[in-house]
Amino acid sequence: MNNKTDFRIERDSMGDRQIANNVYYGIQTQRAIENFPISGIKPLPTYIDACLYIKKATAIVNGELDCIPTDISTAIIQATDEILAGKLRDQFVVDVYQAGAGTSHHMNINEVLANRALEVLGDQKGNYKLVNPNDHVNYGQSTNDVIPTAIRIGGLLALSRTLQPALEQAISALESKATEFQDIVKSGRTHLQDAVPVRLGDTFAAWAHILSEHQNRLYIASGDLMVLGLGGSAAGTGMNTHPEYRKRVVETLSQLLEFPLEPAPHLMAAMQSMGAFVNVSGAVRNLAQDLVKISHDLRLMDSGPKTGFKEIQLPPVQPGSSIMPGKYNPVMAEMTSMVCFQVMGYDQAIAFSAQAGQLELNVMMPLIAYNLIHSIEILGNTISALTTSCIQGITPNRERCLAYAEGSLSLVTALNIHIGYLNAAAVAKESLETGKSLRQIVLENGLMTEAELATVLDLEQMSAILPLK
Ligand SMILES: N[C@@H](CC(=O)O)C(=O)O
Repeated sequence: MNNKTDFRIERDSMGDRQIANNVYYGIQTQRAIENFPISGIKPLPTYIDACLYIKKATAIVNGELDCIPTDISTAIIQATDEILAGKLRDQFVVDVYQAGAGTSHHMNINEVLANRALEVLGDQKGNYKLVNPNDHVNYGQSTNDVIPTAIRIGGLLALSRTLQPALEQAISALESKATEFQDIVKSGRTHLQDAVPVRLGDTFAAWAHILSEHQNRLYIASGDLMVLGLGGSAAGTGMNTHPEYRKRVVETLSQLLEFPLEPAPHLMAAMQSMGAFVNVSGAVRNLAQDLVKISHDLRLMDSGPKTGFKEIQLPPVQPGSSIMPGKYNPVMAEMTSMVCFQVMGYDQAIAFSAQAGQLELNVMMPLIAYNLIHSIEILGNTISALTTSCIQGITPNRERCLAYAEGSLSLVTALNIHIGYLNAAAVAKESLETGKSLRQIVLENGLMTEAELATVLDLEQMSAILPLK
């Protein structure tokens, strides 16, 4: 230590380094900063939270089991609480693309906690004889069991803080639009060609249902994240841990987070397989794919105002063009599609990473951690923004919807069961060629009476969803 200068000297197995006195990270983090000047992307706050909750639980349990002195465990716990409350967040500095398995990020966490714990005990940063990042903060742990656990906890936090509430909000906004638009008939379109009529309200109800199905899929997939391999240490054997540690640490973490966490039945399996993350990422990707469809539908239905469908009006949230005055673009839906494509890309990289494990470990975990948590968060934020800045403010264009429904050639489908498919096709063809209405042609050819047509060509009835009997 050198108190008279701006730096302290820290030592690791590779030698001594000067570390700026004002930083809380230490020599291993310093080396990682220099080794990985890759993206400039720092660890996600949710991922840091996940690591801190794990370190808090391990400090509690290792203190209770007398594996580390009580005053040191108390100081580490205080340090984790302070950082969880928002202090020192700028001290987590290792690039997302870093040492395999995440050892650099993990040591960054261990070092910051050790140095803050030293201060809590009235000592100075860097005096690792008293509180050591490896021997105390990391007692009985390894990157190899901490990081897969941190990805699980980070995933759960991201889901419960961001994506699940956003989905709730979107589903209820879509459901209320479904009720509001229930009496509006519009033309259905299949293959982007005129199809039988539908209700605008049902279009929104279908989207709400699609999202609620994804909500269920996510809920089921997230169950995998509750099973923790913490306690496996370096190779899934639990080496260097107290016999009671594994059970107690998961119980403690479960209490801290209020998630029903459980110890993995097989620690080596929990460390080697990235299956839980592939599963959750797959559910997130699946949601993103349907969200692309919905956002593209919103753009199509809003297209115009003069030369497109304009069946609905998305709320204008900003001027659309830098050159064309008076233009308002469907920017929220456009943004949504882009985020969804990014999520699909992240999922692909998770899939590549997940199959790249070797023997006891999969070292691609830093990429999985970032991609999974970031995917969940950006998709949650997107759904939330789409809901408040777009879905909630959508207004219908009743006249346009009705005009398309009335003009659709596919209304002729309702005649099939009365005059046969071939006759109906001839009526449709003649209508398209001559511009005469379907009704007029049917009457002229004596295919049906006016009274019959009135009941059969009833838009309300045609567009109603048949009840399930
Ligand atoms: N990932 C390291 C272990 C650790 O950082 O704890 C290794 O297996 O070499």
